[in-house]
Amino acid sequence: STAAEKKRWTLNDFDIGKPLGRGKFGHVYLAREKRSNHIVALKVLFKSQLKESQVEHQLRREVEIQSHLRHPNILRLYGYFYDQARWKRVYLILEYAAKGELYKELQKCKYFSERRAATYVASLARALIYCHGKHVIHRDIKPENLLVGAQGELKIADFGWSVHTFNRRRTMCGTLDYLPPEMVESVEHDANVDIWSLGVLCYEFLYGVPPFEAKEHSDTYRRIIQVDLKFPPKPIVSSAAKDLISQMLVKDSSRRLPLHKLLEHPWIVQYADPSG
Ligand SMILES: Cn1ncc2ncnc(NCCc3cnc(NC(=O)Nc4cccc(C(F)(F)F)c4)s3)c21
Repeated sequence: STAAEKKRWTLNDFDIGKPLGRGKFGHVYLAREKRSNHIVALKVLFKSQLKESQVEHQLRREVEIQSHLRHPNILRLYGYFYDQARWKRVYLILEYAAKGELYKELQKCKYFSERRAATYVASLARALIYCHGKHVIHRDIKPENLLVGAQGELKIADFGWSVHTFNRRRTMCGTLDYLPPEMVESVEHDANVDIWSLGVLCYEFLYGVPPFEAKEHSDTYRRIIQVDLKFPPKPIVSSAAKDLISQMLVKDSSRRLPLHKLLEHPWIVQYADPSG
């Protein structure tokens, strides 16, 4: 791990800039580290978030996991610090993603072109192959956790719920929409959960809504368990895209299209921009 991860940081080390976003877990600000002039994002976790014991180990695990991950499509978490002055606040020091949150972009243009969707899916697949190679599963792949870098490249963020595969946890995390059957049924799960979530994401990139969306939680739950996958007539989507999604949203996690096979799928080969 780098010097940044070892140093005891304090709020005085930073000039705070504009707010970047306000998640349910806390606010994020643009910030500049004074000595190096390095631009970062600072996330403040609210005290409501900090059930002392609970969060401390989760934060440590997130920093620990992140300190081993170096990938262009994974947002860096450099470290965190408690701010003694302000009561019980925790600040996360993060890589700054200059083009912000992907879901805002998706809301703005309703859905993405096949080229854009395939390019994003391919870069996410490469990032997940890298994570799985390090026995890390993210478990919370959804638009809210995807940011866009200065060159338009996708960055997976918020490993707050990721785990090393040898200690699988069954706690429910995040919105139901992206959870695969085995997590909704809270049975043992493995890296293939991220393949399911990537399939949900690919569908939402192309149609603007997740595949199992329903008014009631219970209906979403049932649609996921039954893999009730339907492709609307509009917008027009290639059959290659539908074929890929159908090979990822498979109930039996061992039969989902492996990520390295995804990169060879005709839809990805045809539409994904090789630069990523
Ligand atoms: C909006 N935005 N725009 C540009 C930009 N550039 C960078 N970052 C942004 N946003 C922050 C993205 C995050 C990355 N990693 C996170 N990690 C986390 O939030 N972890 C976390 C959560 C809750 C509880 C716990 C704890 F304590 F329990 F462990 C840990 S959040 C940006």
